[in-house]
Amino acid sequence: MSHSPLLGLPGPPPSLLADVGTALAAARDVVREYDPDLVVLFAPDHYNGFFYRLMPPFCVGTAARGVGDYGTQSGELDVPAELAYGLAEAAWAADVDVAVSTGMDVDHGTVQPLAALFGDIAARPVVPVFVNSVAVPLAPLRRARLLGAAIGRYLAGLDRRVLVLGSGGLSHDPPVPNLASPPEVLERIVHGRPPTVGERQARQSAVIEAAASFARGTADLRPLNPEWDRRVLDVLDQGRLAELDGWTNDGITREGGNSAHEIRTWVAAFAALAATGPYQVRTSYYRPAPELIAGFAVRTAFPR
Ligand SMILES: O=C(O)CCC(=O)/C=C/C=C(\O)C(=O)O
Ligand SMILES: [Fe+2]
Repeated sequence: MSHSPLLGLPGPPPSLLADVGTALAAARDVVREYDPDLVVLFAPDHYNGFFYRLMPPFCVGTAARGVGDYGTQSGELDVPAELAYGLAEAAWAADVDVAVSTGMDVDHGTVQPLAALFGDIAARPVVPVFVNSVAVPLAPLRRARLLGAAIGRYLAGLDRRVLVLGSGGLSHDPPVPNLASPPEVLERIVHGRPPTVGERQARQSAVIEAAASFARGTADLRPLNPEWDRRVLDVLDQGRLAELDGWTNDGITREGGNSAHEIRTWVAAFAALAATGPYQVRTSYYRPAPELIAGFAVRTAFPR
């Protein structure tokens, strides 16, 4: 599923929130019926837990806590550490080098899906897997597929009811700082200086204003690309994951915007599912949502 800081902030029209809410409720029903006893969550970070001074392409958390950005729930996740180490070892055994964090800070990218599906971020044991999708340069998209496949094979060998989640937008280009940002912002995204309360407030206001102006068509942000979003979703829905190996990072930025690289969380999640064989999509939602600055999609899928 997609995420958006705007989901927890004032601005988006009630009809849009209701529409997205219905899609999330359908996913919640599916998850409730499945009743997972373990969640593995592929999610990006937006300079709340991972910083340029040491930016791994992937990182498995053996303990994690939500930072509470954009009004999301803060506090500890229930991470089964031994299992998380096993998951990292499975990735290494498949030649995918993941980092390990014994104290991972996670943001709305991780917390929103947990809150949407379970109501509480500590409701189920969860292994968070950070997938760098924002801090360029990025690993090739193929690496996300290989990571997901390795983790999927490991999970298939456990006697657990596992829910694999991917969290990220499709085409979208919200205002996210980068290495060309001013020095005080670099302090934060390179060295991880925690934002002051005032700075957090200012970022929140900036995102609200950006979304309003984007929805009016006056923002200097790359437009959403529903056609590209459909192409991504078709590939995922049809299980044609290996095709994505040919997609370049430059092409993804060009077509979908700077944050479209969050599709690698979807790719990792579907690759993990595909490790058990062909899969079938159960529930399905897509809507270009400028008020959320996101091509917003939800999918649930099961092995055939
Ligand atoms: O440091 C900042 O101000 C970051 C802004 C930010 O966190 C934006 C996040 C947007 C998404 O998560 C998204 O649309 O995927
Ligand atoms: Fe994001």
